[in-house]
Amino acid sequence: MRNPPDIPTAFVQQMEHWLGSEARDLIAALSDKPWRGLRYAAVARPHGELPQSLAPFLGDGVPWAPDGFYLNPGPSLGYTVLHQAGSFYLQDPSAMAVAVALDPQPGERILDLCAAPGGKTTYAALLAARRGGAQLVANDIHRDRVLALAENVERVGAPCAITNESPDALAEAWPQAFDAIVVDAPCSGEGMFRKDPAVRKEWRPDAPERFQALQKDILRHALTMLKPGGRLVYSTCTLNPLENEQVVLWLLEHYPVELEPLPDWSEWRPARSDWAGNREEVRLAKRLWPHLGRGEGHFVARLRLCEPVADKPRRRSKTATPSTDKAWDGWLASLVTEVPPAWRRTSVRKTIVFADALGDLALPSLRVLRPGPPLAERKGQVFVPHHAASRLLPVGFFRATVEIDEEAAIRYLAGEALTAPGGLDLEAPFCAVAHEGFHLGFAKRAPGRLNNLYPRGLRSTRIESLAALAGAVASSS
Ligand SMILES: C[S@@+](CC[C@H](N)C(=O)[O-])C[C@H]1O[C@@H](n2cnc3c(N)ncnc32)[C@H](O)[C@@H]1O
Repeated sequence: MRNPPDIPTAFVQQMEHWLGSEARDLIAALSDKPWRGLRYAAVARPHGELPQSLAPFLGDGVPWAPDGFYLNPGPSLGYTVLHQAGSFYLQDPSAMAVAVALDPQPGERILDLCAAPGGKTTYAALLAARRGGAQLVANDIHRDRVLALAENVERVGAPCAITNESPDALAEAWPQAFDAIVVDAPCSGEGMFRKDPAVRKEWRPDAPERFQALQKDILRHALTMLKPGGRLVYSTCTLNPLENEQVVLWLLEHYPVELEPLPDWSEWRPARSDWAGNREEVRLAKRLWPHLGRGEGHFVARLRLCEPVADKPRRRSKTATPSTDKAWDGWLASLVTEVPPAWRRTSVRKTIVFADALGDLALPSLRVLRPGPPLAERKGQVFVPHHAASRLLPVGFFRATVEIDEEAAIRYLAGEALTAPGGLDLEAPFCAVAHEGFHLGFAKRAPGRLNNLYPRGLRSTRIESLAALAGAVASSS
């Protein structure tokens, strides 16, 4: 058999060991183009739909993710107004299954332990919002990756707290604290071979074994943070059974957990019990194989913890009390028509006012990047709205909003001032700026114009018009 260029020979041999002659089909499929996907993402409008202007880019719906679509071949949509506005998230179709497996329930306390750059967190936040909301904490151990996580979480308006900790530090702080935990584990990434040449290049024959040790270590800590009866969703984007079925087998053999059935997703296959000591229940976990389904390689298992693993539940720490700051309350009233209760329980760090999403999980020992979504910056006695706050509410909830067309939005995202339209509420010093019903950020009233408050660090002159990109799709098809 001829291997596709730069697929490691040792990987082919390992797959031949597990799959026998079927390995030929898998390796051949790795020469195909990867499947790209996109899903609806705006958490503030959880029942909304993708804007019509995206229609030329969308192929079939993703069978296992009600919000997902395959993308037609063509240019990336990452530098478009609607992407910057958080209306959609570019995500591999197979990866969408993880939040669907998590199935957030109303009012749950959920931890995404390996969350960066935020694909699963942001989808979990959307699904939770649809059910009336949950308390969501997203963590990643790596400082640079956690910043990307914060940017994505803010872009789509997911109201979660973000920590930057190791699993063992969190386990010590939060025993039996969560109703559900996602471990989308660091892995050898074999499912990403088709998509990312760097992953193929970095892969080593001992990678599955090394990652298995790390995955067990992360899971050990994750389980201590689950309440009895809580759910653990374990997922990887790799193919090797060492990191998938055999990790699940290890969990079943060492912890009071049981596997739960997942929805009946077409194109996904049962995990292989013959790779897990013939434990029949392992088949309840699922795999997407690149040669058998429309997506990149992925593995998902959902387990329930039957008895607690940690000795005792955590000690509760103090929660933020609702604001008694008259200046803050007055300012909020000038900004929004109806103040969300979460915006009155704040946590102030340096000059930034955050909605407190950590509640009694807050502990001084933890590295917290964001205790919740940033709402405003305090400058002396005045407040300036943080652009992330615009994403937390649907259009119509700020006292003043200007809806702009794509051309004006491209200029706004590049940092230009806007012309002030007539008819704005003159009492409101700040107004939200929206495009196609999705907030982009804020502007401040000035004589005859609106000064641009879109953060300098996010401004870009690379944003392209969807109409121009749709032309490229048409010519490539
Ligand atoms: C597969 S990625 C997560 C992708 C993410 N869930 C998403 O959907 O965008 C695995 C993550 O695990 C993190 N990680 C690596 N080593 C870790 C460790 N020892 N403990 C916790 N997380 C770790 C990495 O920084 C990486 O962001």
